[in-house]
Amino acid sequence: MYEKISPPETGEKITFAEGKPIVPDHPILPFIRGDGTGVDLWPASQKVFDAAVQAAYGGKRKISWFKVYAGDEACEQYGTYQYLPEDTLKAIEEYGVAIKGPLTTPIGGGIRSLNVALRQIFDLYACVRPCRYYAGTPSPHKTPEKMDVIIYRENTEDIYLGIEWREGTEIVKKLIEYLNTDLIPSTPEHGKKQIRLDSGIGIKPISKTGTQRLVKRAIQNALRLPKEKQTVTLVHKGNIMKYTEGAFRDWGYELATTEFRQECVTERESWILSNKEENPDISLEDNAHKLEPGYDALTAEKKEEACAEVKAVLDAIWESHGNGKWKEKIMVNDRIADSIFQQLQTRPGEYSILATMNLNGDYLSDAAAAIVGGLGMGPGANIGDSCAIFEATHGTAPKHAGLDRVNPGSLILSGVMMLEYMGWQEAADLIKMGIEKAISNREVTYDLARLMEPPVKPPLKCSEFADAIIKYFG
Ligand SMILES: NC(=O)C1=CN([C@@H]2O[C@H](COP(=O)(O)OP(=O)(O)OC[C@H]3O[C@@H](n4cnc5c(N)ncnc54)[C@H](OP(=O)(O)O)[C@@H]3O)[C@@H](O)[C@H]2O)C=CC1
Ligand SMILES: O=C(O)CCC(=O)C(=O)O
Ligand SMILES: [Mg+2]
Repeated sequence: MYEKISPPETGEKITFAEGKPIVPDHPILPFIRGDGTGVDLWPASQKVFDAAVQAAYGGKRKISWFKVYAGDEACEQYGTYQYLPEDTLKAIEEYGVAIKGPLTTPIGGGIRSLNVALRQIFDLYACVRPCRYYAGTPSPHKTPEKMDVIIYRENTEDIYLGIEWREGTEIVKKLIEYLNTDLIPSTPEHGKKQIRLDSGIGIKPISKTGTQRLVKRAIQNALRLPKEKQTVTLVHKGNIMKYTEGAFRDWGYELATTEFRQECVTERESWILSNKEENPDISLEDNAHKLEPGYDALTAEKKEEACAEVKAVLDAIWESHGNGKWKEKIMVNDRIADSIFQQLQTRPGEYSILATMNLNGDYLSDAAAAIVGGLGMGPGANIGDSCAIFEATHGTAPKHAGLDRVNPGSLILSGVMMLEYMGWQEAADLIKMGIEKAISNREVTYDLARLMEPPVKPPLKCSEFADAIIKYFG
């Protein structure tokens, strides 16, 4: 069935029912080693996973690893330009859960991202990137322990989909002409705007389907968190891009207030309800006045809209959510993308789950990882309804490749997410404990070592950090 690979002789497949994995005691898990620092990260990480599973289950459970190829290694095995062989896709499809090291994407020309291709091929629509602080980790931030967020980044659309045309090509000329002479003039709100003829064009599609299935997963995750962490923040730049970024926000709220009506309250709804709780006889207009700080300056039409909003909310949910009951619900709010970057720096403790479109989530996940110790501590998962691929937030860090020096923490923590996803919590907990103890004993790789006060000299190698984690299981 496969051209150049064979699955391990022992082990069984993970299957899926209603979007959840059913995991045997000896699952077969495909892995991609990865390019660049993948050569260092994968062996160190696999050693930790195997040791944790052995320590937690004493042989009752065991992972059978299935090596599959992508990136440079695939070209060595399968031939030039065979970056993502059919064998690899078949194996991931068949076995359902996989883990991977980073893969290189050239800038400008060349192949499009293999990482993105995998997410799209398997419709892994939720890129889940938790950023939490491990005690003792050095950070440029004064209170990194307050950061405990999970980014739910939409993983299949937005500009990352890569639908774009190069400047000067026939197709882009045709497209610009069509836009300039037909589409733009026929949309009055665009006025006299025109696209420069020497432009490249990229398309940024954001769908209701893509948005709502992502936000649904974010809310479902919030339902599993302790009360004080039950907030879902929709991140967008809807003030500028109304029909993509703004629509993401609107569709997110729509989902929260329909499918999760009993479980959720929006921030604006909570203000309307609390205005009435403070003054049970408050008129609709006074309530709207408190809701909209600039109410007096609004046009009559806008004032009417605000009063109608207040009435609609009270009619719909006063019974179910009023008299403080909303405080027990998941709070759904929204923040503009640039503003959330500064708020994560200044008030990280106010946020819990951030639901984002693809590009905003890409930036935000690297930025959030920086606060909790850097990209060496940023894990991730790409989750769909019948497949999941776990991988770190960072890339191949080529200048460090093959030196056994980078921090495997991010890939190891991606494996922790995988073990949790599989329901193997005991093994996951051992690894988290090992990481925490290694860091608090200053047994760390170069990236954390240089930030520590006093700096740790010499830092541990990548492989030595894995050994330190395992040492602290006992
Ligand atoms: N999912 C994936 O496979 C991803 C792939 N990529 C691809 O990776 C390639 C390189 O991208 P680049 O922009 O350099 O970004 P990288 O994330 O690979 O590296 C940027 C910097 O982050 C730090 N860093 C990264 N990984 C680690 C680690 N494990 N431990 C400690 N520090 C780390 C290093 O900082 P310093 O040197 O300052 O210590 C490194 O130079 C590109 O081809 C890109 O497309 C990028 C992101 C994700
Ligand atoms: O695929 C790539 O090269 C980059 C991916 C990336 O930056 C990410 O997933 O965060
Ligand atoms: Mg990125």
